[in-house]
Amino acid sequence: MVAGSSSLLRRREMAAATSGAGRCRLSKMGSGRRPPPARVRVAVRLRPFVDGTSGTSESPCVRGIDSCSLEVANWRNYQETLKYQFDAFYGEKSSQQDIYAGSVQPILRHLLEGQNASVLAYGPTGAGKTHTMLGSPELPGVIPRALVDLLQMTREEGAEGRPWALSVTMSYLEIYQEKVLDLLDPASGDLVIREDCRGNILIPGLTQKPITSFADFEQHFLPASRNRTVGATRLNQRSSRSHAVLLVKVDQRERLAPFRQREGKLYLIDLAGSEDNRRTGNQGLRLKESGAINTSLFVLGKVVDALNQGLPRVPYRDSKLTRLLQDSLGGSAHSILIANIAPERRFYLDTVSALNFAARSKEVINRPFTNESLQLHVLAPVKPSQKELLGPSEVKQAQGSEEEEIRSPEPTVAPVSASQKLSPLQKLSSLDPAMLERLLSLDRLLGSHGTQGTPLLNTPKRERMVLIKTVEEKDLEIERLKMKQKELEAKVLAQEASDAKEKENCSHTMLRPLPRRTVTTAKPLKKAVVMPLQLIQEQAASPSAEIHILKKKGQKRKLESLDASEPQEKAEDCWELQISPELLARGRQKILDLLNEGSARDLRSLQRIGQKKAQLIVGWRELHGPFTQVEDLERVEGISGKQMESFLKANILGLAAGQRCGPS
Ligand SMILES: Nc1ncnc2c1ncn2[C@@H]1O[C@H](COP(=O)(O)OP(=O)(O)OP(=O)(O)O)[C@@H](O)[C@H]1O
Repeated sequence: MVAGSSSLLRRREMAAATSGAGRCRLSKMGSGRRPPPARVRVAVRLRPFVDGTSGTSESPCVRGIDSCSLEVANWRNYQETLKYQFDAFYGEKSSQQDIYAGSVQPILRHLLEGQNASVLAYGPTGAGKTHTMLGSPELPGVIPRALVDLLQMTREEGAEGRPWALSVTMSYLEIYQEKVLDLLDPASGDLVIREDCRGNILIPGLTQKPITSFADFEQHFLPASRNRTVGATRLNQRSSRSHAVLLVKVDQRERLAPFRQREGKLYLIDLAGSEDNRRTGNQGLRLKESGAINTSLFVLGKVVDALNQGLPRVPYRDSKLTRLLQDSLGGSAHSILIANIAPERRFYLDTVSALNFAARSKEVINRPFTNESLQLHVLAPVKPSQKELLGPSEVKQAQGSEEEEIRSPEPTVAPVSASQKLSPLQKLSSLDPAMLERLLSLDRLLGSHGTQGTPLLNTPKRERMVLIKTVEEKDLEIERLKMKQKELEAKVLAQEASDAKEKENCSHTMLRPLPRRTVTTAKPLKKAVVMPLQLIQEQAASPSAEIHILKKKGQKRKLESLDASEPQEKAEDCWELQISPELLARGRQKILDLLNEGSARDLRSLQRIGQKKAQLIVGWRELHGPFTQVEDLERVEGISGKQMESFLKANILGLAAGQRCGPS
């Protein structure tokens, strides 16, 4: 298992360049140099014999040689063994801390450099992936340890007086039967995976929760973990039936010029186990799940092979798992693969196959780069009205220097809804007892090690503090809204005054009818949706209304009345809708603002926009930047010109007339 010749290496690097890494280079700010390569690091962990799966008298089929190598019996010739060498080998006596400190902790610092990192646990079912990633009550795994350290690092690096302000968010998803499901918002359905122009993989619409402490993290993570799909198989009572992906993003904003911003992503992935269904005894749903798991792991193997052979096409798109890992394998991340293996003889073939996969993976070359850009909002001048809307604490900050005024907001505690105001401890008591016990134990463990900082679980005192902070924030929010309302009322009064003036000067030109093509005339009015029509009628009654319905007689006749001799009375009344261009422009602007600033949920509140379209819009925006005009909607894949027009018609009046539909 040694590295190949230099030409093979060059081909592999070319393959890496044609994946995410090569394109990322273009986005790298301030450097024309190609990012240096970083091989995927591979560690193997051998779990001990576990009770209930095998008698301890059985001799293992795997044996460690040193801290990097191991050997397994050669099934073709029992006189020989197959030897493997990796970046690290952890034997059955190794501790959770050994694995974390030896293989995971060293890559965390890259996140603060604005680079991506990923940790993948791979291996057959029951070999210890979940144990390695999540751990047990007494033995917390990679995820809690990494989160504690990362949050500590970001607190220190982002402290007042340091050059960068840091914030951390988390997302948690699973890939179950080729569906990408948001574990923090299980109702959101199958999400799409996209790639931006820099080769970064992203999932529009995926929930991101801000976290500032481990307590924040566990508040989101624990309930979400219960949403993960697990089931009993013959080999593992709590077998993971999906690939679970925890995504932690570290955002950095420079406090002083040139106001750079960086983003580092950490993927912590607990893959579902490869399964031999002759041994798992899977049937029905379990067999179907197993098929999806094995297929995606098979594609993962093909991706690794393609990268190793320098093939021009790497089949990332052949499964959701590999598409998601595109920027981690042969892409832009510092990656560590932990291959978990079991000592029991009945695992022999799975063990050899996992070791072979691990050996192939260590040849994969990534090109991590710093994901850096300029903060867009600091380029635009700050409007006085925005200043006026600042809450008292923000005003205090703003009294400092100009830099203070435009720096990014420091992470805040996420707003708590009425239902969330229940004690987090009460919520925790309804959790999976094993999970709760894990956290409590981790808490105790860290306490006994004298770890400074926030305890892992909420205490009543902390809970009260969070509530007080939330109430304060709500009060501020109310104050801000009141001020905003006053400002809007003043604007409306000013507008009305100027309208009245204009009306006096030029009463005919103001209500110019719009061409039939763009505005509802008599016939389309019948089809008009209820909301705008109601608004139209209400507004027509008001003297300052900008929408008028004019009743025109004899504009349109019934077919049988076309005879000129027919009396005029038989002609059908025809309604003509006339809307001021200002109102129309206002509606357009509101739609545009919503398209550029609204979340997928905000967009869903628009007429004719369902979940899929909302996600497509958010995805397009993330890929191409803001919409310059409403008609750009046509450029979104899956939205036709006709759909765009009917969307415009359905929403423009409602929004222009003040229907609440803004970003929340
Ligand atoms: N290093 C270890 N020390 C002690 N027990 C372990 C170790 N690794 C795994 N185990 C135990 O082995 C069992 C199976 O482990 P685990 O659930 O982590 O496997 P898995 O690879 O995640 O399986 P699946 O793919 O089916 O989800 C569990 O009871 C776990 O506690």
